[in-house]
Amino acid sequence: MKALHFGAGNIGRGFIGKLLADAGIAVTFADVNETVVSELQKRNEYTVKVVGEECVVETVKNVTAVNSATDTVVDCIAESDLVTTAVGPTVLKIISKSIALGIEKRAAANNTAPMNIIAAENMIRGTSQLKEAVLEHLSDEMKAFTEEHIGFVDSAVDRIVPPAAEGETDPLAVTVETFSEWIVDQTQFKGEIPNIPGMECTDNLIAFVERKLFTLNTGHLITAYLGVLAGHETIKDSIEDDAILAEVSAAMEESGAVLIKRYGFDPKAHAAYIQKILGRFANPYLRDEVDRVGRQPIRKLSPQDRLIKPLNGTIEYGLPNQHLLKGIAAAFLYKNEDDPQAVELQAMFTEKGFAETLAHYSGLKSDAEVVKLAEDAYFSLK
Ligand SMILES: NC(=O)C1=CN([C@@H]2O[C@H](COP(=O)(O)OP(=O)(O)OC[C@H]3O[C@@H](n4cnc5c(N)ncnc54)[C@H](O)[C@@H]3O)[C@@H](O)[C@H]2O)C=CC1
Ligand SMILES: O=P(O)(O)OC[C@H]1O[C@](O)(CO)[C@@H](O)[C@@H]1O
Repeated sequence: MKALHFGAGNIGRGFIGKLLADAGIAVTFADVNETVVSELQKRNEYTVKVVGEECVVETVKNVTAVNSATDTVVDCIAESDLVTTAVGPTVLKIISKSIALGIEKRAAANNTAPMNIIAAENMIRGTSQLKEAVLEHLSDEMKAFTEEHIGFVDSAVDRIVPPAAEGETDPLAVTVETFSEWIVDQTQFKGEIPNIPGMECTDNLIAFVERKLFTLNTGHLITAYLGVLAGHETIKDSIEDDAILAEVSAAMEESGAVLIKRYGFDPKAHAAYIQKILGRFANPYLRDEVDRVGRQPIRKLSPQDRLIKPLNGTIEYGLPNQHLLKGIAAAFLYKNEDDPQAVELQAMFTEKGFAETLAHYSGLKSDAEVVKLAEDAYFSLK
C-alpha cells in the first residue's frame, strides 16, 4: 500500500507519517520545506523520541519525500491508495489543486481503485472542507468520478508534538508525547478500510472531534493565554501555576458540561478525561511554548473553534460560562508581533473596540449579553 502525506512537520513526522510507516505502508511526504524534503530523500528514515513515564527512541523506516510545489506530487497522488494531511487549516486550500490534478490523472489512466483522503488537522470535519476545495477545481465529469472512487474521511487527531527544541541540528528530529489518538469516520471510506494500528474507526466522529477540540484544545489555549499574562514561557510552567490550573480546569468543566449534555458522555469518565489531559499539559519532558498553543487567535475565536463553539453550547443549554468568557477575554490580551493574526486582532481592537471586534470574528452579536460579560472579563483581567 502507498500513501502520500502532505506536511512533514511535527504531526506529519511525529504521528501520522509514523503510524502509516509502522503499519508497513510506503510513505511519501510532500512538503515545501526543501531541507526536510531532501533529508528524507537522502536517509529514507528518521527517529522519533517518545517521551512520558518511559522515554524511547523509535526509527521510522521506508519513507521518502517530494516537494509539494512540483508536479511530482500529482504523480504520487495518482498512484497512492491513501492521502493524508497535517499542514494546518489554512494550507488545505493550497494543496487542493494538486489533489484535484492527481484525481484527474487517475481518471485519465482509468485507475478506478479506491483512494481515501484523510485530513489530520485541528478542525471540525476538515476533510469535508478539503473535499469542497478539491471539487471546485473539477469538471462535472471529474466530480462524478471523485464521488464514486475517492473517499474523503474526516478525523480527530490528538497528540502533543511541539517543534524541535532550540539548538536541535537535525531537521528531522521530533519529540512526541506517549499519548496518541487518531479517530476516523468509518462511514466515509471508499473500498476496504485500511488496517492501520493506532487508527481507530467510529460511526460517531463528531462526538470525538468535539470532545477533543473542546476539552484538550480549549484548556490548552486558555492555559497559553493566562500563562502569557502571568509571564510563563511554557505550557508546563503555566499549568503548574495553581491559579491558572484552577481557571483552566473550571473552563474545561464548563465546555465538558456542554459535551455531556450534547453527546451523553458519562460525567465521571469525562472528569477523568479532563484530569488526564491536565497531566499531559504538565509533561516534564516536553517543552511546549505558550506561543505555539496560542498561535492564530483569530482562527481560535471563529464560530466553530475551541472558544466560541463551547460558549454557544453553554448558551444553548443554559449552562455556566464564566471561565470560558475569561479565556475569550484573555485572547484580546495576547500580543505577539510575530503572529500576523495576533497583530490583526489587536489592530481591529484598537480601532473598533472589544464588542465589535469579538462580534466580527466570532459571529456573536455585538450587543449580546455574553459579549458584554466577555468585555467585563477583559477589564478584570487587564
Ligand atoms: N503539533 C501538534 O501537537 C498537533 C497539531 N495538530 C494539527 O496538525 C496540523 C499540523 O500541525 P503541526 O504538525 O504542528 O504543524 P507544522 O508547522 O509542524 O507542520 C506543518 C507542515 O506543513 C508544511 N507545509 C506548509 N505548506 C505546505 C504545502 N503547501 N504543501 C505541503 N506541506 C506544506 C510545513 O512546511 C510544515 O512542515 C495543524 O492543523 C495542527 O492544528 C493536531 C494535533 C496535534
Ligand atoms: O494546532 P493549533 O490548532 O494551532 O492549536 C494548537 C493545539 O493543537 C495541539 O497542538 C494538538 O491538539 C495542541 O497541542 C494545541 O491545543
